[in-house]
Amino acid sequence: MSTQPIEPPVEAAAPPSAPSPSAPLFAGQGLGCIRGDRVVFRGLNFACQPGDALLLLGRNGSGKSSFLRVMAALVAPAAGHLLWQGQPVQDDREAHGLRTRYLGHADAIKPVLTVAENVSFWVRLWAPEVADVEAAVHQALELFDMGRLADVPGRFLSAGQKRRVNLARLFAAPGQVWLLDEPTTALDKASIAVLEDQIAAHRARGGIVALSTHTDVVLPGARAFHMEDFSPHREGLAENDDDDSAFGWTEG
Ligand SMILES: Nc1ncnc2c1ncn2[C@@H]1O[C@H](COP(=O)(O)OP(=O)(O)OP(=O)(O)O)[C@@H](O)[C@H]1O
Repeated sequence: MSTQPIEPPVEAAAPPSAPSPSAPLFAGQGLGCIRGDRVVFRGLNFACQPGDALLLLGRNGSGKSSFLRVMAALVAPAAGHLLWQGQPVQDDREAHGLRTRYLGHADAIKPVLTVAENVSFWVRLWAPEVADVEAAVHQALELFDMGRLADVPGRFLSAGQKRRVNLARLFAAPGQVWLLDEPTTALDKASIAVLEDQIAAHRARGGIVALSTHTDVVLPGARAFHMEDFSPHREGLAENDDDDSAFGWTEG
């Protein structure tokens, strides 16, 4: 099967060549995404200023993770532009990597490292400017009541404990944009409340968060994205979900 690029919509005009003071801090214009040989979403626009939150909703496979990975510049958009202060993110992907904190589905916990060593690894990778790594790790673990397990190897953690260690990375290695893929999975209610409080504090400091979820998360004033709204399936594939010809694909 051959694939063709998605035509950028009209609003995805070429980005300006110099930073624009009036531009949103972080934006996507006319974003389209292909995974494998399928269009997952297209025509997706977002604009974030400091303190903003995006809530990504939709059924399994609707594209929430893909959208987060596009925002993290881990997946290149098949159409449209990802912009930081009006400038294409692709012009300086290293800077984007330094400002973003992407937490995927899988907990990035190395089984042979202790809890503290796992978080330290990420602080050194993400935030080399942090001078006292040990203190930052300790403080972050305490937020999730994980300090008492600091010396326990990752392989002994429960699912919820792994998730808490994974999230502790956010607090130990500060970054302006949090991109969180179903962060509440396996968390108990108390831990979800801690996460909600920390997201609120992050936003109050001018941080941005985009979060996918299948459960209720308190995210005041968040802009909700229902991913099905950006799916090509919405435009006539309801009766034959596998008919790629309706996307404009041709069999190779
Ligand atoms: N690496 C990949 N290669 C090919 N197709 C992929 C890949 N990753 C995801 N897809 C496809 O892209 C579509 C969107 O997947 P995605 O993981 O973004 O959905 P999701 O909304 O996050 O789903 P869930 O709620 O199950 O986590 C799915 O049809 C999926 O099969």
